[in-house]
Amino acid sequence: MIPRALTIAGSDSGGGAGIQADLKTFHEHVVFGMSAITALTAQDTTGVHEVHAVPPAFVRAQIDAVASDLGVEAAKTGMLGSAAVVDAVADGIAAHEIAPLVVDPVCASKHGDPLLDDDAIEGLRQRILPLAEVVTPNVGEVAVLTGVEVRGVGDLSRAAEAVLALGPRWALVKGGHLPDNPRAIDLLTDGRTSIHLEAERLDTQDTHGTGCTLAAAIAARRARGESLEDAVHGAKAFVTGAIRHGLRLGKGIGPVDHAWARR
Ligand SMILES: Nc1ncnc2c1ncn2[C@@H]1O[C@H](COP(=O)(O)OP(=O)(O)OP(=O)(O)O)[C@@H](O)[C@H]1O
Ligand SMILES: Cc1ncc(COP(=O)(O)O)c(N)n1
Repeated sequence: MIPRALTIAGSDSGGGAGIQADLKTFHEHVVFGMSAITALTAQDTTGVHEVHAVPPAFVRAQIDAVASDLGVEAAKTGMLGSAAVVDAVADGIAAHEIAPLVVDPVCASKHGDPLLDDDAIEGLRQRILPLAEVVTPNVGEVAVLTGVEVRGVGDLSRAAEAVLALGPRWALVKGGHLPDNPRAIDLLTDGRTSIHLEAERLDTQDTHGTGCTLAAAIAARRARGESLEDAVHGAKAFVTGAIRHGLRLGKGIGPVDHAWARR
């Protein structure tokens, strides 16, 4: 049977991040993609212009529909938006025992537009992170979730420990935004095994959707039966290729190319 993966995230009308990035990434991994949309954004390469909330009960209805009928072999969460949606998603994941779960703790867009209400952070910490097999914060999200400031690669392991204390099995702390580093270095750890994932830091402005793409690729590979470590290595290679072939579209931060391997 074809592997099936679910994304629980916001819609990006610009097609580079959110649900659209996740479904494209699932498709590139030959995984059947399904979605539970948490919010609609009117968004392009220059930023998020408007957000239209989805009622929490309707978010839950989408999860219930796909989980009880089609079946979910792996899932990821992205933009959750509000505290009420965080609760609905946590309830839905627990009710259907959806696992493995990849949590991208999206707080803001690359332009700084908020994608999570301040009063939803506690729910993300207490209700979503403990359900995660792996959580994938960038350094800004680490600071929001744990208070740990990552200023260089040397701070990654302290940051990952603080994330692990919130209950996920694995933490993948992304150092892609660290300034003045010639490598894009991420740290994956479960508290026993620590793996540094390194790639060349690519000099490009077109990085819209990198975090979504990485998390979705991990979920797709888990749905295909890869181990978590293999899934993270493969996903890192996939997102690095997508950044390398970033698309010069729009006037702002262009999208990465999900179809890079086929072009
Ligand atoms: N310029 C770059 N060159 C190479 N790799 C990069 C670059 N920027 C980010 N990455 C890598 O891309 C992956 C996604 O990380 P990033 O930190 O961009 O996620 P994010 O900020 O959460 O993204 P998003 O805002 O889309 O959610 C990581 O593996 C990171 O190391
Ligand atoms: C709906 C949605 N989800 C996630 C992101 C983060 O992605 P990025 O920081 O690359 O813009 C986004 N911009 N929009």
